[in-house]
Amino acid sequence: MRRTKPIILGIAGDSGSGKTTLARGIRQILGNEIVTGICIDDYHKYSREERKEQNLSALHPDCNYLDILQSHIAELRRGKAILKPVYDHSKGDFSRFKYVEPADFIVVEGLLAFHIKKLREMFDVKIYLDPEDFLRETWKIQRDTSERGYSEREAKNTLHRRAELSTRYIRPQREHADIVLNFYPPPELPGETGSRLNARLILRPTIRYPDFSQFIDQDQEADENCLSFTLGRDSGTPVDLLHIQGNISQDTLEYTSRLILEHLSEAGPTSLENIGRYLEGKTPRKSYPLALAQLLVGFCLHKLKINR
Ligand SMILES: Nc1ncnc2c1ncn2[C@@H]1O[C@H](COP(=O)(O)OP(=O)(O)OP(=O)(O)O)[C@@H](O)[C@H]1O
Ligand SMILES: O=C(CO)[C@H](O)[C@H](O)COP(=O)(O)O
Repeated sequence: MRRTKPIILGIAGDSGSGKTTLARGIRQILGNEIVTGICIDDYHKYSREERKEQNLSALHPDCNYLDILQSHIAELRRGKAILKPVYDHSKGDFSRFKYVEPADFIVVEGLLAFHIKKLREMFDVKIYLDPEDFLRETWKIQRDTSERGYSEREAKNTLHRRAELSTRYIRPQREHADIVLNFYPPPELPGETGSRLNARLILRPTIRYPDFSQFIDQDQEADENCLSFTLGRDSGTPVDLLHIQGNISQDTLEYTSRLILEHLSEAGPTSLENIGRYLEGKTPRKSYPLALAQLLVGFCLHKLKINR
């Protein structure tokens, strides 16, 4: 049994919004061996077949064992191991339970991560993924057809069928987030869906952030910088907006990564291979803005840990 409390990150957002992709890079930045990852899809109540037969959707809270998830996260927080269910998307059914041990960091990601108050309250940092709708739809269709055995028509129908539940249960969770991460195409590339997307982190004043401004190169003009800060409002609340440019060069990313990674050296990553990695269908690609967003979140979690 562990004695020190872990730092727990919660990531919520609609299907295909990039939760698993974001979490994968963050885990690698912190060091996979000191992070326990939990995907909430594992807590579905029904197999794909059962949901189809009974006309149910995985998006509905009643179709997920959120109470068991909450007690599992509480156990991990207390330093105890859990026996976690496993949902296998490649077959749409459950596999053997998995013995999962606590670690310094716990990353919990899924459709309904912020739905239950008691679960929300356990997260030290809450991120809501909010890419532009057309990006999420493109990403979901690509992913469902290449990895989950759906036809394009089925994937499109699912998006259509789920719209109402998404409005009712998924989107309201945005309000509970500390950080909202939004990917969007730059004005000069309106059809962009991949590596050259801009990213914006809305930083709500609900947690203490480390000083991100130290990674902004003061010698550069604002529009040449890969990172910049502005003040803004989100649902009427004053917020800091951290902008990441989609056209970051490899040199700039490497320079900024080094600055950030110097802080993480103790727990430092063994390899940066998965940072900024995503799939376009089955093809592996790298997004520098995604990498930078992952590094900034990793830095934030690391600071919370050492200042605890
Ligand atoms: N920032 C990004 N840029 C480009 N593609 C991305 C980005 N983030 C995710 N993707 C791609 O979008 C698809 C969906 O991403 P991912 O599986 O991470 O979403 P998710 O929110 O975990 O979905 P689900 O809840 O349905 O499991 C994947 O193919 C992934 O590679
Ligand atoms: O919205 C989803 C989150 O990934 C999935 O549709 C849900 O998990 C069910 O999985 P599958 O469609 O593979 O049966």
